Amino acid sequence: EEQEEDVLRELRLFLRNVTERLALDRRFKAFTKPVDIEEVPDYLIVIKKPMDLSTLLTNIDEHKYVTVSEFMSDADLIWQNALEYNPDSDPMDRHIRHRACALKDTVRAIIRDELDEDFDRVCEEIKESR
Ligand SMILES: CC(=O)c1csc(NC(=O)C2C[NH2+]C2)n1
Repeated sequence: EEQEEDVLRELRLFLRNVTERLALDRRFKAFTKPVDIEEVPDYLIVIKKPMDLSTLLTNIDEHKYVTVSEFMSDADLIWQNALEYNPDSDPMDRHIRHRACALKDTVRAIIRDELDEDFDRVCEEIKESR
């Protein structure tokens, strides 16, 4: 009903705000756009579910997420993929893994500090009812 659409509209506003703040953080520049397959041809052989911050924003606008948990599953793909694609000891791999871990910690800290648990529960109830 109308109240449910108001809740989901507020969820999208919250998720857009979180995602845009991440995309502005210079540490996360490598995660802002899909990996360019011309530049990194083996990427899709290794990484089965690519994800990036611009795709998160598109998903939000396409109403893909009804709960924060669904958003977090896609947001987690970004740093998980980076750890998987960059496993080596060479400095470049270590550098992007450090940034991937910073992304993981930053997303979790924002959600812990800024998501109201009662609001989250309402979203979860809407999801179960559909
Ligand atoms: C987004 C992401 O995880 C990414 C983009 S380039 C890259 N890794 C490299 O370019 C090389 C350093 N060892 C491979 N990882």
